[in-house]
Order: sequence, then C-alpha cells, then structure tokens
Amino acid sequence: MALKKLQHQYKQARKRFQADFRLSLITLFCLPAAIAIGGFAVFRSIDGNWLMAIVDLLLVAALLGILIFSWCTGRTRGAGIVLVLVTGCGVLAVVYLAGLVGLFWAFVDVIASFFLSPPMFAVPKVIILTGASLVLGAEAGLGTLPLISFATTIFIVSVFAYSFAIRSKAQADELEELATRDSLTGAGNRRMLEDELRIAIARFDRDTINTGLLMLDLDYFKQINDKYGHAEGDDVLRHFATLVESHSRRGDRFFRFGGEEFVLLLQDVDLHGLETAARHIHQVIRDYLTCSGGEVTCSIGGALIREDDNWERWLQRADQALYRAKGAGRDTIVLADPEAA
Ligand SMILES: Nc1nc2c(ncn2[C@@H]2O[C@H](COP(=O)(O)OP(=O)(O)OP(=O)(O)O)[C@@H](O)[C@H]2O)c(=O)[nH]1
Repeated sequence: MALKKLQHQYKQARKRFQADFRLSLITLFCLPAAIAIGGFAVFRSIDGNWLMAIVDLLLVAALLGILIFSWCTGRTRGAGIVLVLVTGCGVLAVVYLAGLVGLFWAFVDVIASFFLSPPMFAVPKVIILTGASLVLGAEAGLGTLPLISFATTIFIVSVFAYSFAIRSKAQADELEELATRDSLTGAGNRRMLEDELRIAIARFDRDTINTGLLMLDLDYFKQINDKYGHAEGDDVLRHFATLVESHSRRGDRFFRFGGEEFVLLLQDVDLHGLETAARHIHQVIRDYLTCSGGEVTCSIGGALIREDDNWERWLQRADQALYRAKGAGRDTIVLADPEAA
C-alpha cells in the first residue's frame, strides 16, 4: 500500500518536473549546487576555515529552502528571483572571503540569472554583480588584463545565456499554445476546457462562486460545408469564434469543444446573468455571422454549477439543454433548470 502511494507520488512529481519548465530548472540548479557547495563546506571545516564553512552551509540551506518552497507552492517565478539574489550574494561573499577563486562562481550565477529570472531583473543584476566582482577582484590584487578578461568572458556568457533563455522561453510558450489552443479558431481546446471546468467546480465547492457554462452550436453547419465548401465552413467557424470572444466579458473563457460546437465559461454569474449573456451572444451571431447563403444562426444550451455537479455532469446538463434548443427548432436558447432532478 505504502509502496503504491510512493510510486504514485513519484509519478506525479515526474509529471510536474516534465510539465513545469522553471521548476525543472530550479531543481536542476539547486540540487547539484547544494551538493557541490556542501562538499566545500566539509572541506572548509576540515581546513579550519569556519567563516567560509558557515557561508557555504547558509548557501546550501537557502538553495534547499528555495527548492522545497518551489515544489510545495508551485510559485517558481518568485522562487527563481530569490534564488538568483541568493546566488549573487553568495558569489560576492565568496569573492570577498576566499579571494579570486570565488570569481569562477560568477559564471554559474550569470547562467542562473538569465534562465531563472526575467530579463528586466537579470540584466541589471548581472551588470551590478560584474561591477562589484571587478572591484573586489582589483582589491584582491588581480591585474588589469585578468580583470578585462573576466569582464569580457562574463559579457560573452551573458549574451549567450540571454539569447538562449529568450529563445527557450519563446519555444516553451509556443508549445504551451499548441497544447492548449485550437489551431483553426484560436479558442482553447478540449484539454484546456476540462482543466478549467475542474477549476470552476473546485472554486464553487470552496467559495460558492458560481460559473455559467454556455454550449454554442452552429445551426445546419453541414449544409454550409456541403454547399459552399470546407474552406468557407472554416471561415464561418473563425468568424464565429471572433464574434463570441469580442462580445464576451474579459474574464470569460472560450473553447472549441469539437466540430462546430463551442463552450463559453462565464465567471461569477447567476441564472439571470447567464441568460442575459446568452441572449447577447445569440443576437450578435444573428446580426453579424453570414456565409454565401445568407445569415448563420446558432443554438445555445446553458447551465450553472449545482451542488451535486462534478464537471462531467455540469457539461452534460448544458449539452442536454443544447439538445433541447436544437429540438425546439434551433436558433434559440435553453438554460438547464437548476432545480430539475
Ligand atoms: N469546415 C469545417 N467543418 C467542420 C469542422 N469540424 C467539423 N466540421 C463539420 O461540421 C459538420 C457538423 O455537422 P452536424 O453535426 O450534422 O451539425 P449541423 O449540420 O450544424 O446540424 P445541427 O447542429 O443539428 O444544426 C460536419 O459536416 C463536419 O464535417 C472544421 O474544422 N471545419
């Protein structure tokens, strides 16, 4: 039993590690750095250099603390900034106490800064750290040429790390976009919808903040495809998505459920609010959505979360309401009765 639980926890942790880019970077930085600096702490203690040993141990404690904080809270953005502040102070402390040998750590710190904190933070931090390291290096007796070499190599490493970090971030964002968005309409995809439904149910259970769900389905869409071609069908879908998104509130979330069926989630609404929003969207589609054959309409089914709902049941109630709207002749709205059995 305990082994199964452990295996489950390991699987969950591995999933998080693979899915969260910054968490994986923090882990890959903190663990080896803590082990390496821990080794130095032991070496300094044996050597009788207690001050350096204490600094090393403080650094190890800070690295492990940040690592644990990141895994427990998931707040990796703040953790990354604190981490590079700690490493910066660590480098300066080591250069001050141990002399020139500490300058090697500046390169590690530069890489960490660009990968773990936003550029607007990393750039000034690296400039300040390099300046301070140069002053300390000069005080420790480093000649002009080695100082210039240090500044030049730090500069090259910074440019490289900066470019690489920016590119990696852009690619991670692009992958995230591909994994969560419908490529034709730009609406969220089904996977993203399921996540949002779960979040809405959890928020309702915790704070009783209700979320409305509207299921929108274009009427006789197959005929548009059949008469005017698939490309025109695609244009209608794109225009539909643009209209719904531009006429819904800022916090509302829009998803493509599949084919010509879409879902709009409206935060913090009651039944009256849900009905008003549904009427508004319905009218906008009537007024503005057209194809070569004339106007295109949609049917809408809606439901608010009920206490006995899980996300599947909530979605199903909205789908049944949509089914009734279609059955009532299409181009209409039906909201699920919150009291219905
Ligand atoms: N152009 C285009 N068509 C799609 C896409 N996805 C699904 N479809 C088509 O959407 C049509 C849906 O047809 P039906 O489910 O019969 O729906 P409908 O014709 O709108 O009928 P009602 O919903 O009952 O009013 C099918 O012809 C699908 O091929 C897409 O991405 N692009």
